[in-house]
Amino acid sequence: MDLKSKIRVIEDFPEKGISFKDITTLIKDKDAFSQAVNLIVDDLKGMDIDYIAGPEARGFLLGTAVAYALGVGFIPVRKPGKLPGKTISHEYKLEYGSNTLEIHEDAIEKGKKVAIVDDLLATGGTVSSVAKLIESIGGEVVALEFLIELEFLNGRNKLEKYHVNSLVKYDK
Ligand SMILES: O=P(O)(O)OC[C@H]1O[C@H](OP(=O)(O)OP(=O)(O)O)[C@H](O)[C@@H]1O
Ligand SMILES: Nc1ncnc2[nH]cnc12
Repeated sequence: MDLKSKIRVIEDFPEKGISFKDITTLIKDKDAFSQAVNLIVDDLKGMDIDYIAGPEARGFLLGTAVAYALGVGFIPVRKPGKLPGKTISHEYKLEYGSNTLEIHEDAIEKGKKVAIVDDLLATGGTVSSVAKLIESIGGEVVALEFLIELEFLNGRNKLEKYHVNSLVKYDK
């Protein structure tokens, strides 16, 4: 199946000039959703992953499904003030605006191998922030997995030390 054909593109959302890639149309299609999850799981097999981590909110949609299918646990990385335990925070810039993410400081045991899953790689700010948070509490980030990559934003360039995989690529 052509996963790209299941993604709806909405121009000028959330602001003028942004071509928004809407995954709601893909994940409501059971075959497209399961194909996307299975392709990510296949890429991670053999890497001895202990946990999947994903950023709020869209990273939860795919990340939890991938974790379940791979048979490992899921670690949520959330927007400020949402996690109840002791957290550490990191602020970063987005394609539009800026954001802060938090992780529980005891979420990952030292040396555990973590793959980050998110719906979309744009500038790479979000995934770099998630990787920094994981590494700062002792986890080892071994792979970054995305449904979509916006290649024209060159996010991959700041992720050279990681294994990066994306399923659907856009050049605008
Ligand atoms: O590579 P980047 O430039 O960092 O952009 C990618 C991020 O932007 C979107 O999340 P957003 O912050 O809009 O939050 P949401 O998942 O809550 O919609 C998307 O889900 C990625 O996490
Ligand atoms: N163009 C885009 N479409 C959907 N989500 C995004 N997150 C950052 N840029 C995006």
